[in-house]
Amino acid sequence: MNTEEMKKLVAKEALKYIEDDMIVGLGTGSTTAYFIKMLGKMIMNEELFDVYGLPTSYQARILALESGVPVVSLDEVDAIDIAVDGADEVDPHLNLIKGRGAALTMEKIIEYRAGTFLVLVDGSKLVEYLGQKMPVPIEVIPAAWRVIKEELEVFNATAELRMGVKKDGPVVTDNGNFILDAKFERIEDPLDLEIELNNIPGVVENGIFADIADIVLVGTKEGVKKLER
Ligand SMILES: O=C(CO)[C@H](O)[C@H](O)COP(=O)(O)O
Repeated sequence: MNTEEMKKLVAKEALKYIEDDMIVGLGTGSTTAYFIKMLGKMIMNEELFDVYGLPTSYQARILALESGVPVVSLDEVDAIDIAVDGADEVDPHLNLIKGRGAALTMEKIIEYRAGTFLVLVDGSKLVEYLGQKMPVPIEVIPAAWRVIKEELEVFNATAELRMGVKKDGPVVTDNGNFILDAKFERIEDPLDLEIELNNIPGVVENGIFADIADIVLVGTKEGVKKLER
């Protein structure tokens, strides 16, 4: 089984958590994209009723609308039943690094408030400690990017301003901000670092999601493995 097949497998498994009348936070990225398309099919086939998606990004919103998932915005809902999203790293305590897709701020706003936060990954995302493979994306106010990059040296982190691929200059997030990708040596206390980074003036949000995930579904060659906190 290749990585794409594993992503599809966990996306299919995630559908089992969706019931009629639910508000579902829709994550960003390639794994969640499979989930959104499959959810749309179920809604279109009348296998699910009165399910609304709450997108975490323009990517999720556009895909949901194309796939037949009706969308709502955060200020229209009283509660979020479940949120489904991918991750870039998952440690043994189910702390996460997210934000490769630069959607971390809206993802955290929605996933923090969801009744259940369900994470979908393939086995390559499991790490012994956060920061093992991936930098921590930090969304910053554009005017402050250079000073924050320097201030991150206090944490022994080296940060790079994320540059666009099909765009000249820096990536601009859905909220109009920049992203610094900060490589830390080893993140010993994710919750502490998450709070400390958000205390730097000019930081909007960072990609450490400590103590938020409830369930992680891991796609492996042997099938789906469920990890729970
Ligand atoms: O945090 C994210 C976007 O901001 C994604 O959920 C994360 O990067 C995982 O993406 P993929 O499923 O494509 O590997």
